[in-house]
Amino acid sequence: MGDQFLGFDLSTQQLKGIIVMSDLKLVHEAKVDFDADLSKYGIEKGVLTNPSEGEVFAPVALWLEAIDLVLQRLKQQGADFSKIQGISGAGMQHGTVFWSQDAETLLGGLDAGETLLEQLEGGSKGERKGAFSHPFSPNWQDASTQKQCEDFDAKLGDPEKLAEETGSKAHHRFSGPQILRFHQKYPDAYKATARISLVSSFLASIFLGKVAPIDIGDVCGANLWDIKKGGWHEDLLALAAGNEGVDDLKSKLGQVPEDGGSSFGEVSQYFVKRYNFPSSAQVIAFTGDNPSTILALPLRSSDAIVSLGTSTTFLMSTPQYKPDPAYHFMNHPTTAGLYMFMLCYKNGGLARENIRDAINNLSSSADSKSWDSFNETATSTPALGQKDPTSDPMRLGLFFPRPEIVPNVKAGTWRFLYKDGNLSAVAPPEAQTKTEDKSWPIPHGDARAILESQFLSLRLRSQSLVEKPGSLPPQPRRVYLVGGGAVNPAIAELAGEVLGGADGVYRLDIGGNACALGAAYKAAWGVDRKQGEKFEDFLEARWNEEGFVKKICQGYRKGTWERYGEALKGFDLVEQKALAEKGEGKLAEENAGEKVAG
Ligand SMILES: Nc1ncnc2c1ncn2[C@@H]1O[C@H](COP(=O)(O)OP(=O)(O)O)[C@@H](O)[C@H]1O
Ligand SMILES: O=C(CO)[C@@H](O)[C@H](O)COP(=O)(O)O
Repeated sequence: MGDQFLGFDLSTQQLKGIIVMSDLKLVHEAKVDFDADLSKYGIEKGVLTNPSEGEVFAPVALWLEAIDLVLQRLKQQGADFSKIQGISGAGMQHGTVFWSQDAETLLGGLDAGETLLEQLEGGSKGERKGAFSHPFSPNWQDASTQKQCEDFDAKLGDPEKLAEETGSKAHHRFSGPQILRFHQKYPDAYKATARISLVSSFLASIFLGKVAPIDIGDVCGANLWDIKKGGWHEDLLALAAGNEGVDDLKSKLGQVPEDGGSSFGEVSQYFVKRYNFPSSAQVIAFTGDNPSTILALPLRSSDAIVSLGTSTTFLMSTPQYKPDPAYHFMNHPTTAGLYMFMLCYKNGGLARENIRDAINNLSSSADSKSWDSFNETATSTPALGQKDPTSDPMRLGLFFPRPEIVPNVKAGTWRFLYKDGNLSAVAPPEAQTKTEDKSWPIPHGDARAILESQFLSLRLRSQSLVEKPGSLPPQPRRVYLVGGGAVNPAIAELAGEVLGGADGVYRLDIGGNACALGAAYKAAWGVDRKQGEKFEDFLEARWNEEGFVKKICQGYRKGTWERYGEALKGFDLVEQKALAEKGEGKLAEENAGEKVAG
């Protein structure tokens, strides 16, 4: 009676924990905000950086502290862990954690009287054994592996082939190129590494009391998994493994169970004794934060999720496997035969915040973190900056304070006016002050332009995957907004205008966060499912449409959506300009050169 299920989301800036009942209703939620609660690690927005090498990474010790803290906070809110029957979780994708030879012993022998940090981190002077062979986890925002990515693409011939076999071309943040670079940069630490986890399986390992398997969905974010074969890709493993050999790397990575609902075993006695979990609580496969997000909603064909976290991602669940170097296909986290389609942008929330801050800085009265001025500016600016669409040029830009994934370019900002098939560059802000040029006021013109730019990019790359709803042009059926930015009404409005959505733009109205909810639902399914019951059927049977989601605005608007369709041509040209100027990798440069020249 009263069984409960616990789900976690270990993302870039926060660790969230939520508890749901068997009927999926939310009962408790708590979070640890890394910058606010654990600033002693010297992090900014959850990470440390080494700009000279393009490195972005997070201290594993911080996450250990956050786990104890989030459980304490859930308890303070009245959570009774003795009711928890299943635990699952999600981790930001692609990050790797390097375990030492002592990890399994330490994990299995944790003393409930001490914190995780005290027992697993190891003393800074080597007075205690630690569970990690390297103190940091490379973060998905890392851009240090261009060379290794070229090696990965070259290993199979070209990015197309790599995308066909692993679901993605080589990406800086993917664990395979990251492991290869770790191996090359820290050969001794690589040798001292007994096991390698993803962020998701790291978190599962803590709850399991031994190193947990990698999940069938999240494993596709490594460029090491042969999707069609359903096993490790031997040639790519050989590349990352180097002299130590494939078998050594395979044993570091471990087996990957096919069933995303499988139990890895009972919760570690540490949590039984310290937090009063029942010994019977099952640890169900932890997956990536994006795969977990698609489990928070009963997605139908042509439904799209836009996740507005630190990254922006666009997610669909589909039976079609149509890999392309421009995007990602991954195994669905629960359902064999389905795939997760994903686009991922580094310049999501933080890029929007930069423009919000630039606008707020111009007003002495504005609260520097308030979105009010940004929203008011974005919605009062006419679409594409055109007061008169028949004569004014369109304002089209790219805003990448960090190196971007799609397209693969170095950091930069590009602003163009687009008319009659031609682009003209907008004068940079410092030059604008000396002229009367008001064609693109900076920063105010940027508020609408960044939202349009982000949604145009999603539309450009997803248009071949969406179907034609009735008499309307092909577009998503519903657009679901999730993640921190989903509460913002101006962002929702622009999502509807640019992407459409025959049935409208929606967000979860259940509280909690989609990713952690998806994890808690997966825990419930893993424990409570009947023999052979699919996740989709399990969710549908418990879904309460009125109570769980809310329509926040109209999607498709006739005329406006078509105008953004016209803008796509200019937007494509803007991307070609950015690639020609700051594209990463030889292929990007060659492609950009051809397209711009053509
Ligand atoms: N009202 C808001 N409007 C726009 N963006 C917001 C708002 N509130 C939060 N955010 C954005 O949400 C982001 C964090 O989202 P979240 O999903 O919690 O991130 P993550 O999972 O990456 O830690 C922040 O970077 C911030 O820009
Ligand atoms: O790299 C990706 C997906 O490929 C990112 O989406 C990370 O998974 C981090 O997500 P958030 O912290 O923004 O939730």
